[in-house]
Amino acid sequence: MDAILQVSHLTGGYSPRRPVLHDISFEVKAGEMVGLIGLNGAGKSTTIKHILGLMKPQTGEVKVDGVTLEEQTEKYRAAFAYVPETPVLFDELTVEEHLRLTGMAYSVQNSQYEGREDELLQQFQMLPKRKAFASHLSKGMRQKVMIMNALLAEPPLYIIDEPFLGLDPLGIRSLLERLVEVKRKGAAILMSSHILSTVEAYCDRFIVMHHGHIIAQGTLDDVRQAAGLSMRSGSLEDAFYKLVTGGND
Ligand SMILES: Nc1ncnc2c1ncn2[C@@H]1O[C@H](COP(=O)(O)OP(=O)(O)OP(=O)(O)O)[C@@H](O)[C@H]1O
Repeated sequence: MDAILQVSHLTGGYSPRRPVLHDISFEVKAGEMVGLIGLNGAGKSTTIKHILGLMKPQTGEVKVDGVTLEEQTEKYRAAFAYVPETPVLFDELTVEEHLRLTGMAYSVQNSQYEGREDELLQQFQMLPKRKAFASHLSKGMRQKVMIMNALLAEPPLYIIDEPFLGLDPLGIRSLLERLVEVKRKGAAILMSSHILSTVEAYCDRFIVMHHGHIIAQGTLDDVRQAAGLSMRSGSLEDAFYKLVTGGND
């Protein structure tokens, strides 16, 4: 399988004198969902900011679809969609106008646009709000607009930061169903979340970050092994707890 996202020996952060990320390497392949987990301040959002190209690596590199941001800026940017933890919308645009803008930005063909838009509005219970201004939406509805925008673009890579917090149970189910579907079609998904039971149920592999280092990565068994648990015993949360506390209470 091809790696859609490759993070190689990335050291980075907010000040050159005090890096937050220390030599981290991982990849996300086409058709897999990878969970990025870690305590508050572990470095998950900083990693995501580097992948988005909002921060420059101090050393190492990030490749999306085989290129770095410097090598091919347009190809790099068009290859992913990002769902942030906190929705960022234009208050004076309607739900439908947001989707249309995304469709244009990602060059979605007109013939495909209408079908995708209707399906997403329906799936996320947002049909009654298609003409509503973003400023008139609830918190969860704003989050749904961000999610629908990402899904409308159908990019090779999805970067999703803590998506479940504002969503109601139906919204969470719709999102997970949809992620399983895009993954089956070959998309790569990197999802950061503290909801470890959901991460365990849906992700194929896991990256455990702690103090800016990757302290374990791989399948659930790989993470269990790194935590000193036996194969096929203990949940992701059990292994995570052991890893970040060193087994001490
Ligand atoms: N804008 C910033 N300027 C300087 N340091 C920052 C900034 N944002 C985050 N940090 C620091 O970088 C480290 C990693 O933070 P980061 O936001 O990546 O953690 P996180 O794993 O996403 O945490 P959370 O689960 O709380 O969202 C922390 O020590 C934090 O204080």
